[in-house]
Amino acid sequence: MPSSHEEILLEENEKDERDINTFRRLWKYIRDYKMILVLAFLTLFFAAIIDLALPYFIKYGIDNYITIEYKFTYNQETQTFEQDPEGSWVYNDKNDKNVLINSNTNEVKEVDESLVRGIKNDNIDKITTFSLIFLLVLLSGIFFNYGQVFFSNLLGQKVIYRIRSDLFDHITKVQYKFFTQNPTGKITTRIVYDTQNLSEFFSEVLSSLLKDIAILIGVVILIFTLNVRLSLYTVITFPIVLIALYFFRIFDRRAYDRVRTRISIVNSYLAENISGSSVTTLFNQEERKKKEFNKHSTKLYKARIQQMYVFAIFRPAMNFLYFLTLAILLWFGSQGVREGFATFGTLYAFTSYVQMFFRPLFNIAEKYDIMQNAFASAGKIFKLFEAKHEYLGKGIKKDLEKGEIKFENVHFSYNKDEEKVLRGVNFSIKSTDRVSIVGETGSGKTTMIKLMSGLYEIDEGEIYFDGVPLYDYDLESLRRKIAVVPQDVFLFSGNIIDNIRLFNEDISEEEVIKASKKVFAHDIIEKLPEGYNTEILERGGTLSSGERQLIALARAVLFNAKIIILDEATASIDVQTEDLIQKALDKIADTTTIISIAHRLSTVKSSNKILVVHKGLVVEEGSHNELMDKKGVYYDLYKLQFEN
Ligand SMILES: Nc1ncnc2c1ncn2[C@@H]1O[C@H](COP(=O)(O)OP(=O)(O)OP(=O)(O)O)[C@@H](O)[C@H]1O
Repeated sequence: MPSSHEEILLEENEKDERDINTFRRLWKYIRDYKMILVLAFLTLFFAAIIDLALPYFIKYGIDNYITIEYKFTYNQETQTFEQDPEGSWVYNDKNDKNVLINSNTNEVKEVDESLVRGIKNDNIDKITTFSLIFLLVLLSGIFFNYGQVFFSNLLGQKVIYRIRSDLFDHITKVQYKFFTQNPTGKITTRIVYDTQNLSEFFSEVLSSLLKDIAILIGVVILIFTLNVRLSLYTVITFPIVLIALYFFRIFDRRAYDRVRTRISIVNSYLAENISGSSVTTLFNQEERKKKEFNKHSTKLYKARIQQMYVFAIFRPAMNFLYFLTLAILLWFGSQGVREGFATFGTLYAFTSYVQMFFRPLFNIAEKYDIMQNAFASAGKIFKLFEAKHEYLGKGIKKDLEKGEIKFENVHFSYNKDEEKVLRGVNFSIKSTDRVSIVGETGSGKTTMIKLMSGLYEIDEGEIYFDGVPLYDYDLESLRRKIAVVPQDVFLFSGNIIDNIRLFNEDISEEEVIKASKKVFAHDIIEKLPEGYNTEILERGGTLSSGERQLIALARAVLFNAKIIILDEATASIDVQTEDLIQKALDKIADTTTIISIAHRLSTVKSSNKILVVHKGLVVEEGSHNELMDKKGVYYDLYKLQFEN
């Protein structure tokens, strides 16, 4: 078992799924866009072919139009020279004179201007056609390169969009337990940053890395087709390049993992401490926190430096290998031109191909990191998809009519191997009962409330609503009839009216006002700057807890809740607002079952039934007077509060 937060993170990162499973799941998304994928591959293929063709074109130009030797034979009959590639007379432009030199005898002959003009015109025509074709190839190169970047990015964005919305949809359906085990920051990171990392897989990996690989393979094939002997000299360094890449991969992955882990540790440390900064200040913990943070920060710094070493060695090593290959090529290539086993054009093409071969290798380091990042993120995203969905009941019964609740021998623990929080709870509440649940802190009161809403599945026993087991209901419909008003009511961004009618535009403003009036929320809302149209900021932080509770009560009344469960605020509500809440409850008590977790025993007297919870059991129940007479747990709690 990992002991510290740091160890948990370390372990989590080691368990990254970079395996084939991640790719298989990603493929499920990609295959829905087969057409775009095919277009991305086709454009990538043609873009690579054109890139590879360009040096070949230039070689062709050099060999055929620049370094070409025009050869002739002498026709004895017509007494003229005729162009013939096998001929022994070679045209040479010497000292502004048009001469032909016999390569066998070195005899020199001046030739007629018209012969030369013909050759030159013919040559210019060919060069023009050649240049036009070259331009056309260049333009189609731009087209295919654009297409390749466009389609792979389009595919990426479509896939990411689907993953992101599926993920959000999934998160809204997972069990409540999931949110207590996964901090909000982590879930947000998955939806925002991890999907972003994954999208880089498409923009960087799919679009350029695959093309780079195609070019690497293409270069090797092309040079061997062009000139085997020169190729053999050129690839002397390639095995060393492969070995360098192999070691780089090992060291970079190690360094990268270390950095990523350190970043997550620093991030989570920051998140925790920024949200708890007021506590840090109140308890004078700044110095200790600073030291702790510096410790984490130093480890991140060291991990970064180690990563830098890997890069610092890899890049110059690749650079060295590149120039070494060029030097070897020039050495043997120049001999080749002299000895005739290579043309000047071929030598040019080889230098271009060597450059083409090494160029992606310089960037491969960064791309490799992006790829690792993307796959690690994809692994984490898909892991999140494994979280179980909430069971929403059999759906046999939909509506709650009366609002009766019964707990029958309910056992419950948050985690299977942990001690039970509820150990056989029994009680029943009649409709329109007004019940208070009391008990010392940690006794299980809130847990009972969570079980009533079906947020967790119980281990043993049964919970009934109107005599029907909880899971026979359609839980979504049941929850509409149970309104939970916590101490800290959450309000959505939007205005007050929408928060009361839960963004259901079918409910009119008049109905909202009527419900608000019933629970005394109307006057308070009217006093706000824009009344019912006041925008909610920061989850409703600009409203007091009491005001928010009144808004939640108005919502409960509007939706005709049969059961209202309140977690009574301890000290965060002023006396006037608390009084209003009590009056509001009095007004709806005859149509609704009201259950309150009472922290202050002074508020329980209005209840006709008090449940006393002690160490996971309901140990006493009755009215205030009955329980006082009993002189049991309630009596002790009451005395304790009043003595305090
Ligand atoms: N999500 C959770 N995971 C694990 N244990 C939990 C969880 N929530 C509560 N507990 C534990 O269950 C026990 C009962 O908690 P519960 O919140 O029900 O107590 P409570 O009576 O409502 O206390 P309080 O009056 O302080 O709100 C406590 O020991 C608590 O630590």
